[in-house]
Amino acid sequence: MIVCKFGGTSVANAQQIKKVANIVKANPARKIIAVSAPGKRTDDDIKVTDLLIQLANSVLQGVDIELKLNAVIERYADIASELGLDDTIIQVITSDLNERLASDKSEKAQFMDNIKASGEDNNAKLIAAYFSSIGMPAKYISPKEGLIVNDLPERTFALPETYVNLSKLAHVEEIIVFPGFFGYTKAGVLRTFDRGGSDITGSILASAVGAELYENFTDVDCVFSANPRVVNCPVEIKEITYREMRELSYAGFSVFHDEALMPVYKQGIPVNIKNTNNPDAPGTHIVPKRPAAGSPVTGIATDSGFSILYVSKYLMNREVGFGRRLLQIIEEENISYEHTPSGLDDISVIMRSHQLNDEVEARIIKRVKEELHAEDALFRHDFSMVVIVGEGMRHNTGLAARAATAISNTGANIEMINQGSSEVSLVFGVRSQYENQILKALYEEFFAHTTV
Ligand SMILES: Nc1ncnc2c1ncn2[C@@H]1O[C@H](COP(=O)(O)OP(=O)(O)O)[C@@H](O)[C@H]1O
Ligand SMILES: N[C@@H](CC(=O)OP(=O)(O)O)C(=O)O
Repeated sequence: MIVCKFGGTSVANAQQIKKVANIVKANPARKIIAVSAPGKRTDDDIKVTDLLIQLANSVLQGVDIELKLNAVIERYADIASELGLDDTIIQVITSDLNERLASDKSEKAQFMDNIKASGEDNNAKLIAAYFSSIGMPAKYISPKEGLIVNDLPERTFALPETYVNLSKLAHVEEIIVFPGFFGYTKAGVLRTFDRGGSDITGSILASAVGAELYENFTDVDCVFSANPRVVNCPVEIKEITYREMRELSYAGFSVFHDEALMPVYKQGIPVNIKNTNNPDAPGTHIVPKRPAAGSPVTGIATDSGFSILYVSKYLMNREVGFGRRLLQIIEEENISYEHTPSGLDDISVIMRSHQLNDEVEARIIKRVKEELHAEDALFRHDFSMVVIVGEGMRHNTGLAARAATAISNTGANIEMINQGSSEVSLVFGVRSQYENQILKALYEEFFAHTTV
């Protein structure tokens, strides 16, 4: 049995959904599909999930929602009419949205999740209706059937019973169309995963039914060694290990969600990233192990949106527990951090900027100065992390020097270097304004002479 996930671009309009039907039809082993909400039809289009976020915000602000609600319904109505479906499905979708909009708003995050998740939920109903209409027996199955997630306040993750609950789907006769991106708590509260989280749903399903393969369909032929929107025609990655893929996804390869690897990794289920627009292309295989390739570097990822908390105190290195107490302050603000490079008298804590605001920063600085008696403590913003990843890197000397030289040649200053202890990745912190220039320079250094 194969579990497939079709991303937003694969289900963005009727033409794409017809391709999905053909892909599923082409292999009877494709029995379970997880689908996203309709994504961008063109580069300047708006994803349905983003339309829904705008809609929910308008409701919470008490402003008129008619235009926003119509924009969402029209996306489905256009798809349904082009697929030759009658009005019934649009009535189902409209009343579902109205019901969600009328639901309790006292918990804003819950209301937002409920509206956001309708994108996938209604698209799954529509796609199941379409499959059935063309003689492909299909069944919409709600995550209520067993995708159980944790309660707030942590990030959403599936609880172990999910895998037991959903294992029964292996015996359903029809093709299952399952909405991605969300689950329900034990108390029945809907919670969404992070953005891009339909990849996680597909992986959970693959693991639960013990699939032979998890196919993740997107709009590119494969995972490339660098973001194809920045580097022209980057080298295609044919095979990549779970570990390399996780590092690269976390560091900015938005093609596959980093948290989507854990469920399949645990069971050793191989993953194949494929293109809905070119399903015959072999795609990228994510596997437990792969033979050593020509280049020690498999991919280079970049991501912006980082801030650095810089703290200095004379003789910090002699003070037992300084680092722990600093991180405790960060923890008490419910902030997660990425790196903590340190020197004799100073330490930096690198974190994602979206967790900060003026108030939080002021509170942290005050506590660091008062409780830790730091001489200096300040936040710096607009940093990017550039991450070089490859299983072959640990057998290769001089790689860090080559990377540092390539970065310096762009004129950028390296603010931080961190070599992961697994030696599968090397991280450089730089000012965001240099991010793309640096990616191009590093790509040139490590891949320019690589042939596939
Ligand atoms: N290294 C990479 N390899 C392939 N695609 C990448 C990479 N980095 C970023 N991307 C982008 O990821 C996009 C696919 O992910 P996403 O938009 O989430 O698709 P989907 O709609 O299938 O979920 C591609 O169109 C591409 O622009
Ligand atoms: N629709 C959700 C979940 C998702 O995975 O979407 P996509 O497959 O378009 O990345 C989002 O936009 O975040």
